[in-house]
Amino acid sequence: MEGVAPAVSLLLPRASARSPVILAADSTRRSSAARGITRIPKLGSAVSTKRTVAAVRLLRIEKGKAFVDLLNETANDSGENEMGYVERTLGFSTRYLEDRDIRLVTVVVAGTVRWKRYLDYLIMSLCSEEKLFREMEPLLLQILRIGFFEILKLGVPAYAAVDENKSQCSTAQCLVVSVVDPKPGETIVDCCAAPGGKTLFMASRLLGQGKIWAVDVNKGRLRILKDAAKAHGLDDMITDIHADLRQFAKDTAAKYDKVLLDAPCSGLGVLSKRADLRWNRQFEDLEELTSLQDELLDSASMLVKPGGILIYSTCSIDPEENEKRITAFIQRHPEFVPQSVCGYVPTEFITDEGFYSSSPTKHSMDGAFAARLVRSVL
Ligand SMILES: C[S@@+](CC[C@H](N)C(=O)[O-])C[C@H]1O[C@@H](n2cnc3c(N)ncnc32)[C@H](O)[C@@H]1O
Repeated sequence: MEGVAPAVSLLLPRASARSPVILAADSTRRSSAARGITRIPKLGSAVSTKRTVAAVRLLRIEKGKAFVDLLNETANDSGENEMGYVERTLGFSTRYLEDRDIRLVTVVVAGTVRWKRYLDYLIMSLCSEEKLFREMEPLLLQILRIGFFEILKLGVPAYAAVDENKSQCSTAQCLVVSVVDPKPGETIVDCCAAPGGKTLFMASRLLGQGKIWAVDVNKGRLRILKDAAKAHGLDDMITDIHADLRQFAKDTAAKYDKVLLDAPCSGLGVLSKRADLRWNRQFEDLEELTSLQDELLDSASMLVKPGGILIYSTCSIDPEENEKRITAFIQRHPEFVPQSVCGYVPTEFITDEGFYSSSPTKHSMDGAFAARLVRSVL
């Protein structure tokens, strides 16, 4: 184990470590300042489809929603099976894996399940405190188990397993914050803020001038945001508000320069954080989710000052949750006009309609969507 530990520990989150989002923000800002240019955040290397499928499958097995012999599904081609959900959110399904990849996924899934107790013992031994292991994001834990299994039981070189699995971990969307483009002195509401990755990144870009109101209905997740803000010395710029956005928008008369709605969605980023709910979700729930997204958009729009900007984002690639929500919103709110994200993110992420869109298959990174909408000055 000793020889392996330094390599695998690279995969582990540390209690004292700054979040990947903040680190990315810092490096982007530092290098930008040094060179006097707007830097494009560095994208992760290619994300392995088979590892993603294995991680998702393991998550489902843990929730009692699937079995180890995963890839029987490919034989009977059962159409909109459970992996159809993965396909809709990630853009691929097990049906598109090659036979040898299917075999590898099966070996990794079965082996990881078989050795789970041992793998967990190793992972836990590298965590600075037990709490870190107990409260680890469910998807991250699966990715770590896979990495350990590959290194220890399949003999995959540590550098290869670390690199591939680190790519799997590197999400939750620096480019979405680039779409917001927070500027010193601005007032910003982050409507669905917890656990706070984007709030902290945005606060760091205000360079000590400006204010962010971080609203979230989930008290526990909001506490994580609050603690992280304190740890990063950003707490004087962030006011956390425990509230349902719909009520908050009704109760306040204040208007803000920018309002970010990072909506609850069906995407992997949310799955990893709320796996307990998401793996029980049925396809019919999409309708419920899109109506919530509409309601939250309506509420968020009430907070935008004339001439201000509303940014809608999700970590989904499903048009139902993205473009279609914007189209419906503009019909209800003609006072808002979409503004192209051109100039805020690299062109490869800009759709024909001027929205931001990243795709796991096209960009080898998490799928995400963002739209900028300007409120008319009248
Ligand atoms: C996609 S997550 C937000 C991730 C966050 N922006 C970040 O970057 O860390 C969606 C959040 O919406 C919150 N949420 C869901 N319904 C809400 C509501 N009605 N009012 C406020 N927050 C809500 C959830 O608690 C969850 O934390």
